Amino acid sequence: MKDNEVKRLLELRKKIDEIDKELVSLLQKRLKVAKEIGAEKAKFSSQPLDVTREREVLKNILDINGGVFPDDGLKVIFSEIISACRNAQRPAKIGYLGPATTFTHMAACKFFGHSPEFIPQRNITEVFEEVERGRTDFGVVPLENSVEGTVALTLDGLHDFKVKVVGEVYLPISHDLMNKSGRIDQIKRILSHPHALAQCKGWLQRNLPAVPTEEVVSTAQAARWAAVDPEVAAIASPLAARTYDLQIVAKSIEDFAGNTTRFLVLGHYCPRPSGRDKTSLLLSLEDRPGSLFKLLKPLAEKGINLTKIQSRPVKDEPWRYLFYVDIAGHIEDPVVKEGVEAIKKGCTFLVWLGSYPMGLPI
Ligand SMILES: C=C(O[C@@H]1C=C(C(=O)O)C=C[C@H]1O)C(=O)O
Repeated sequence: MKDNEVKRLLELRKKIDEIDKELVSLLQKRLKVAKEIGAEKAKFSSQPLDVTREREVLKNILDINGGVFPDDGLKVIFSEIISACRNAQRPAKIGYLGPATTFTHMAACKFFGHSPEFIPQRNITEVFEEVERGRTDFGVVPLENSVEGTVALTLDGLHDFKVKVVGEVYLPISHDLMNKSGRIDQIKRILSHPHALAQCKGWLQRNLPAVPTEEVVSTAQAARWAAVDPEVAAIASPLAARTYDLQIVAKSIEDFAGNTTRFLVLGHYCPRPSGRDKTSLLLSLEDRPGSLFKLLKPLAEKGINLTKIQSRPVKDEPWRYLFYVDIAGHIEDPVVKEGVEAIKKGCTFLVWLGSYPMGLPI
C-alpha cells in the first residue's frame, strides 16, 4: 500500500469510529427512554414485553431503511437492541426444554433475543412447573412439528399447570449429522432425540443402513455424547455443533424439506390484541352424539377460523377426550368472545389458555 492510500484508509476508519461513537450514544439514549417506559409500566404492574409494539418498531425501521442497509442484518441488530432495552426494564428469566442448544433453546432466543437469562430445564413438565411457581418469568415448550405431529407432554402440561400461553414461535428444523472428526467412516452409533431420528430415517437408511441408532432425551444430549466418544455421531442443531466443538458430517439430513416446529411461550399475562392473534382453548366434550359438531357449528357460523384441533385421552377416564383447540382472533374480539361462550355450552369444561400475537411466517 502506498502512503496516500494508507492515509485515506486511516481517514475513513476515523469516520467509522466517529459514527460508532454516535451510534453508542444513541443506543444509550434509547435505553434510557426504554427504562422510563419500564417505570411507567411498573406503575400499572404491566408486563415489559409488548410483542405488538416490538413488531411495529421493526417494521418502522425496515420502512425507514428502504433496503439500503441489508434488511436481514438490520432485523437481527434491532431485535437485539429491543431485547436489551426490554430486559433493562425488568430482567427476565426464561425456562426452556434443555439442555443448551436444543431447538427449543433456539426458539426461545428467536422470540426473546439474547438479553434475558435462559435457564435449561430437564423436561417439558419442569418448564411448566417453574413458570407456574414464578421461578421463571416465561417458559418455552414445543407444541407440534410439521412432520412428527403434536407433543403429548406439552398438551398434558397445559391441562395440569396454571399458566397462560402468551406467544408462539415457528422455527425451521434442520438436522445435521456431526461427530468429533467429521468423518463418516468413524461412526459406530448414532444418537438423537426420537423425533430427530424419525425425521431423518430415510437419509439414515440410504446412507448408514448398518449403523445402529439410539434414542436419548435431547439432540443436545446426543451432541454431548458425541463430544466425548469418537465412535458416536449425533443428529443435532448447528448450534450444538458449534457449542460442543463437533464437525459436520452431513448437513440438513431431514427427509422432508420445510420441517418446522411450533413452540409455545408460557407466562402469566394476556398480550393486548395485535390484529393478527390466536386464541388457545382446552376443552372436554359431553359424551354424546353430535358434541364435536356443536363445537364446530358456532365457529363456522361466526366465521372464526379453526387453526388446530387435537384430541388427548383423559388419563383417569378411559375413552374420554380432551381437545386442544386454536382459533384465529383474540379473546377481546367480540366475535371470538361470543364464539367461545357458545362453545362452552356444549362442553363439560373449557379453559381459555390464552390469546397472543400469531407467530411470524418463517
Ligand atoms: C420500550 C418498550 O418496552 C419493550 C421494549 C421495546 C423496544 O425496545 O422498542 C418495545 C416493546 C417492549 O417489549 C415499549 O413498550 O415501548
